[in-house]
Amino acid sequence: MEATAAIFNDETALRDFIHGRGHGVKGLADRAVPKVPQKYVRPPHERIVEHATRRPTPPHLYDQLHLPISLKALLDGSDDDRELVVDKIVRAAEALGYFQVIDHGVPVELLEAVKCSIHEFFEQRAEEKLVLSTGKIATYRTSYLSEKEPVWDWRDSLTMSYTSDAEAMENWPTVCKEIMLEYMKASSKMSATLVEALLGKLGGTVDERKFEGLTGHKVVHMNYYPPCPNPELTMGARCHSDKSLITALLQDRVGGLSVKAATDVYGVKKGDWIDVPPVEGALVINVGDVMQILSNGRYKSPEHRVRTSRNSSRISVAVFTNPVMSENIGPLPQTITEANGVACYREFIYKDYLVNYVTTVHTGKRPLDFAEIDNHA
Ligand SMILES: O=C(O)CCC(=O)C(=O)O
Ligand SMILES: [Fe+2]
Repeated sequence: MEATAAIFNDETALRDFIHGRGHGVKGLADRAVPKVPQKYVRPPHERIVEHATRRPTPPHLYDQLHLPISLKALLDGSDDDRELVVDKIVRAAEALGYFQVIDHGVPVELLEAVKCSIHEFFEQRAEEKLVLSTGKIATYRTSYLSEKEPVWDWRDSLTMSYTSDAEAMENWPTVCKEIMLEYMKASSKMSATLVEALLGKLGGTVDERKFEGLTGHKVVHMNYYPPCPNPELTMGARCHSDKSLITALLQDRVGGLSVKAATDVYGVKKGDWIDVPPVEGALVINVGDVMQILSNGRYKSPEHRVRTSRNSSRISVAVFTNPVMSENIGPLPQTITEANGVACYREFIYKDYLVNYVTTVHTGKRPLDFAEIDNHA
């Protein structure tokens, strides 16, 4: 326990322990610290207040909010029920921008293997993770923009960018690369089908080249949230929205993710936080910022956050379907026509959005401000 006191009282020592030596917040939790260092304490207005905006889902709303949508008809492509499924997805994307899916085409055994693989990665020795802290293709970090953030998230993560099998095999960590690659590929058909269904309902057409540009960059992002002695003071993942078209998230049974209602919907008030319950075998789908922009605001990219748990560690993995860097993004022409010529977002190159996103400390929707047009000015 050489330096526990120093780690606790001195930010430089804490930074060195967490980031410099690769221990991450897991290293802190492994030392069974009785309380979190000050660097993890959120200001009162950012804490998760159990009794205020966060309400358990009333039983009569459970189905509307959380009942997983079966994608069987959509993926098999033969059933007359396809349209019914598309309608459900579109309604969910318009309402909360969050829904859960089953019959998604990814075998349950693979989902289990993925969860084991995530544990295996984070349970390695600090030195093995540390080498990835400067990685460009696979990057290990703790919190998100730790250099800039006044308060850190209680989470370690590994982000793996995919451009080719060869590059992934060379750069992704040995303990998890094969399973993660298999999972990314197994979930790709589902993600592409969901994007196609959502774009299809916006009217007009997106040709093959444009579709490839919009969906051509996959990023796999694994999260590890260790048990936390002060869940009431901390955040596992701060409030943010994803920079993707859509995100497919696999979570374990612990729970802790919640999404914020962007409007009054299904008996939930705008601004309320809705817990996303773990559903065995299901994947959580979030609409991302790019989809909100393409749809000119019709689909919602929900702000979401993760609380910490006193007793359990929690893992999750997000597969982001992102545009390629050079892609031109803006509301699709037909969505502007539908809105009587009013565009809510300007056009931009995705890379510029990304640079803004990864250099700005996340506080809710700020990355979206980058593209927003103030039509009331
Ligand atoms: O861990 C979760 O449930 C959500 C993680 C998340 O929002 C993200 O990785 O973007
Ligand atoms: Fe997210």
